[in-house]
Formats: sequence, structure tokens, C-alpha cells
Amino acid sequence: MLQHIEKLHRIASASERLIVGLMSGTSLDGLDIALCKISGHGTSTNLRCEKFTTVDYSEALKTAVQHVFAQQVVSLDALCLLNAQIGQLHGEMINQTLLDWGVANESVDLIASHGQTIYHRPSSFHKMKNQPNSTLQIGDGDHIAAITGITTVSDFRQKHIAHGGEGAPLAMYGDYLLLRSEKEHRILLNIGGIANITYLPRSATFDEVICSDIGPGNTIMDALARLHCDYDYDKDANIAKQGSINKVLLKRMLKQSFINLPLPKTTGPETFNLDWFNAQLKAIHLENLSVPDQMATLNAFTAHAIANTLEQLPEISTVYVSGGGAHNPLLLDNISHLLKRPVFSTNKLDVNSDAKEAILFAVLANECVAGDERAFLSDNAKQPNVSMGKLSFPS
Ligand SMILES: Nc1ncnc2c1ncn2[C@@H]1O[C@H](COP(=O)(O)OP(=O)(O)OP(=O)(O)O)[C@@H](O)[C@H]1O
Ligand SMILES: CC(=O)N[C@H]1[C@@H]2OC[C@@H](O2)[C@@H](O)[C@@H]1O[C@H](C)C(=O)O
Repeated sequence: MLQHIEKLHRIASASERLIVGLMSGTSLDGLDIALCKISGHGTSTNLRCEKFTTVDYSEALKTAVQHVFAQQVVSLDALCLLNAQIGQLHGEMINQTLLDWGVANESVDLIASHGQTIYHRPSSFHKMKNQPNSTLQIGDGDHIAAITGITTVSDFRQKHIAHGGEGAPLAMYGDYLLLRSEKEHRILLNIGGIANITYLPRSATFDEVICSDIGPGNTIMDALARLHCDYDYDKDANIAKQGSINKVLLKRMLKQSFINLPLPKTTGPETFNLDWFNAQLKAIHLENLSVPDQMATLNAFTAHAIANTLEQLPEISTVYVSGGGAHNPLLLDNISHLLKRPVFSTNKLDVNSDAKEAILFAVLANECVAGDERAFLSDNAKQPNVSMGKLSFPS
């Protein structure tokens, strides 16, 4: 309808926009909601995160998502229902959060919705000749727009794939616009369920940026914790701190083929999960290794995989950490110890380390609506210069 297009045009032409960025990642802990005031676009983007919260998923929702998440065989019935259900739930979570914050829905210009990844299958995984990269996020944007009355930009990863990318990681786009520096080489390390990096050399052009997944962040540690303790994760590394690293197991895990692939690359819990870890234990007859020793070894594995990756980058850079793993003290100690230098939180760059991924999707929505083709000038097919996201109008 013309009225929606006219409103969108006003939003795109305004000097600033209020955008709600959403992220619900592979940890399935909840929905991150960041209220961002964004002015400009491209390399002149200016962003202030005004409010941030995480709305926890209910146990019932976590269980429903886990039934389809990273599973090769699922009930289509369950999947179809979840696509609409997650869209509706996210819409309701946004409404309640905006109400709690005293922010009127009418004052919000756009919602940027990542959706819930349930499967990620780039061609490096499926290895089928002449078949595309693929990935699937659910939680339909039309439901979010209908429930909130706010135009919603969603499903960002398909355009990346359509233009030759793997659909992930996308962090480099927002990291480049918001966090490149004229003074220092930077590594932005996000430790969520999966760990990933954006390498931003000093005064980087977009083609000089390297963005890649590394391997597990917390995903296997979380799964182990869920089996053995009251938390969904190894809170403050309390379990790992009671154990010791098993060097034989660590060495075996570090030989995993994905861990040793060159950058850039992308992965997910489809590869790194408890079944994989149990197979490693079994192969070296360590099924009876104590849970604290298993956790300490997994913690060290994540740290080694991260440190080994950072050491492949061309310059020694300042490391800024975000994501839930930034709250795991042993993991950060292990990483700094291996790198022989301190690592910092992205809070030091005025980017809330828990909100960072939600903020990055707000930036992508801003580019989709108000950006132009100069933002990500690139000759690299793996990081195409495209606007990402699909538009859902509220009515
Ligand atoms: N106090 C803490 N101690 C240890 N680990 C923690 C702590 N707080 C959070 N975490 C870890 O952070 C995880 C959540 O991280 P985050 O929300 O960044 O993941 P995500 O966005 O779902 O993942 P991804 O970026 O891979 O999609 C938890 O599952 C847990 O492993
Ligand atoms: C397919 C998918 O959802 N991937 C996520 C996941 O979580 C971390 C890592 O794996 C990264 O590849 C990506 O998310 C971030 C936000 C990204 O695209 O940069």
C-alpha cells in the first residue's frame, strides 16, 4: 500500500531513526532487544544504544526449539508451527519491553529481526556439487510487524547467500561501520554459542576485513552443564574451575577438521554438539572422565581454538570481547594466557558486550532502508556489497 511506502520513505530520509535490534542466538537463552538511535548510514553511521534487555525464553519454548534446532530430521508440523509461534512471541516480547521502558510503539521506526537459526548448511558442510550455501532462520517478520504495528526488517542471511556468501557470519558489516579505527588494529571476538571474529586492521577498507566463525564458544559447555547442574551453563566457570584439563582429550579435539580450516569459514551446533564431544571421549576411552575435568577441557578447547585463530591474523591487534562467553572468567583467563596479552570487553568501545549482536542487526536494517551502494565496496564474492533483510509492513 502506498501509505507504507510513503512512511518508509520518510523514515529513510529522516536524519535519525529509532530501531529495535533483535538477536536470539544459538544458545537459545532468550531474545536480546536493543533500542538503538541511529543517524546517518554507511561509514557515517552513528549509533547510540538507548536501552537493552534480554527476555528469557520459557522452558517450554526452549524445549520446542531444541526439538528442531540443528536436527537433520524434524516434524514439519512442529517446524511450521514454530515459525509462526516464534514470530508472535517475539512480537509480544517487544510490546511488553517497550511498555516497560515507557517507549511508545509509534515512536519506533523499524524492528530488525534476526529470527531463530534452526539450521545452517553452507556448501562446505553439505559438500554437494552445484548446490548453494543454505541457512534457515524462523520467526516470521510478518507476525512481528502485525503484533507490534512496527515495520519489520527480517531474514537477513538469504540475500548474502544469494550473492555468493555463506549467510554467516554477518557481524563484519556492522563491525566495519561502527568499530573500525584509524589508531589500532582491532579484533572483535564474539563468544556466543559459537565463537566468531571480525578482524579490522587499522584504517581498513571493507575488503581488508576478515570475518569468520572459529568453532564452539559455549555451545558444548552449555549442553554439558544442562545435563549435570541446575544452570543452563557453567555459571562463572564454577564447574570447570573444579577440574583439570585432560591434555590427551584437548589435543584430539584440536585436530577436528573445521578447527584447522583456513579463514573465513562458518559453523554451528550441527557440527559441534554433545554427540561429537561424547564421540571424542569414547574414541580415547575417557567416557568416565569426571564432569569437572570434561568442563575444564572444553573451556581450554574453546580458548585454544580462539587463540590459534587470532594468531593466524596478519597483525597483533587489540582484542575486544562480546557475547555471553565474556562473562566466563576462566575462559577469558585462558585466552589471555595463551595470547600473552590482556583482552578487553567491547564495553571499552562504548558497545554493550551483551547487546552487540542485536545492535549489529539494527545497523543492517538501517542500511537496508537508508543506505546506499557505497557502504561495503567489495571485490570479494564472499562478503558481497548488498542490502540485507526483507520488509514486513504492519498491515
Ligand atoms: N556468568 C556466566 N558464566 C559463564 N558463562 C556465561 C555467563 N553468562 C553467560 N554465559 C554464557 O553465555 C551464553 C549466552 O551467550 P550469548 O547470548 O552471547 O549467545 P548467543 O547469542 O545465543 O550465541 P551466538 O552468538 O552463537 O548465536 C550462555 O549460554 C552461557 O554459556
Ligand atoms: C547461522 C547463524 O545464525 N550463525 C550465527 C551463530 O552465532 C555466532 C555465529 O554462529 C555466527 O556465524 C552467526 O551470528 C552472528 C551474529 C553473525 O552472523 O555474525
